Amino acid sequence: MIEIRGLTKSFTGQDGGVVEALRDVDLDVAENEFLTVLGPSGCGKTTLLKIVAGLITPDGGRISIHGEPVRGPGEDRAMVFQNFALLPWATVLDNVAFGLKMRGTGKAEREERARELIATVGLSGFETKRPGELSGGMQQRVGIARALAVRPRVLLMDEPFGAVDEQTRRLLQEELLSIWEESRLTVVFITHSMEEAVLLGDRVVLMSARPGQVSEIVPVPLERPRSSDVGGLERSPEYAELSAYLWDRLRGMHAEHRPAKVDA
Ligand SMILES: Nc1ncnc2c1ncn2[C@@H]1O[C@H](COP(=O)(O)OP(=O)(O)OP(=O)(O)O)[C@@H](O)[C@H]1O
Repeated sequence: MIEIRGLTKSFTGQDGGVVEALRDVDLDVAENEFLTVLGPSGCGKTTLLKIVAGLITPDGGRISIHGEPVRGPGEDRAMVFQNFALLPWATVLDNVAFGLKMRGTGKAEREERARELIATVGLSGFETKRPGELSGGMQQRVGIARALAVRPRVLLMDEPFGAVDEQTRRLLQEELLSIWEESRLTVVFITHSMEEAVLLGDRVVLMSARPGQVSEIVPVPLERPRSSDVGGLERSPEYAELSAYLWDRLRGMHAEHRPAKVDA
């Protein structure tokens, strides 16, 4: 469904130095797949996701979704950010309905859809609150509802649970799994956590240190559906083995790139 071939991207820093973020990235994402992406800090994960979102133009290579080249943001894709990126002055209802408003959906219809999704993410009763009145976990529920409101086929998530506490993270993981199990969206999910990558993903893409490349794709053999028994999965030997394997690989990458001088 998503086909990425030979993708490259460099940035010019403020000091004029060139940072090669991605080099020759090849990746296929299947329809309805839940793909998790793991890699050392700064290896280009966010850059890759933003290229899929159409927010950044690559220097070279190809990317297509359902055979259509990506030329910019599109209605088929929605993004969830780590820092929630909500409109601070708008209510929960208006934040969730925002994308639909931008697309010209009428007020009654967009509010009905927004209320439905607010209920799906467990926030009924908070429609008139503003983001500043909500906890981090609640704000991210709004972020997820907002992304889902536009009925995307592809949900792009950039470390969405990185800024919430562990218990909230667990609840959000279970909710996301159950939403995905029902809707069968295609999800590309960036994380720093080996455990989260295994718990959620059908496959884990391991990226190498900068310049980011796909180093390995690891299939996750855990059964689905997973939303109802995340705790049980965590006690399974497959989960422990796979998390340990990923850490081993990541630790190797960090060791290879331990800089002689400090590298920002
Ligand atoms: N707009 C930009 N201008 C200059 N350099 C950039 C820009 N965006 C990203 N970079 C650089 O490109 C590299 C890859 O960045 P990116 O944010 O994609 O990595 P990441 O793997 O998502 O990092 P992290 O895991 O720390 O979030 C980094 O070295 C970063 O400093």
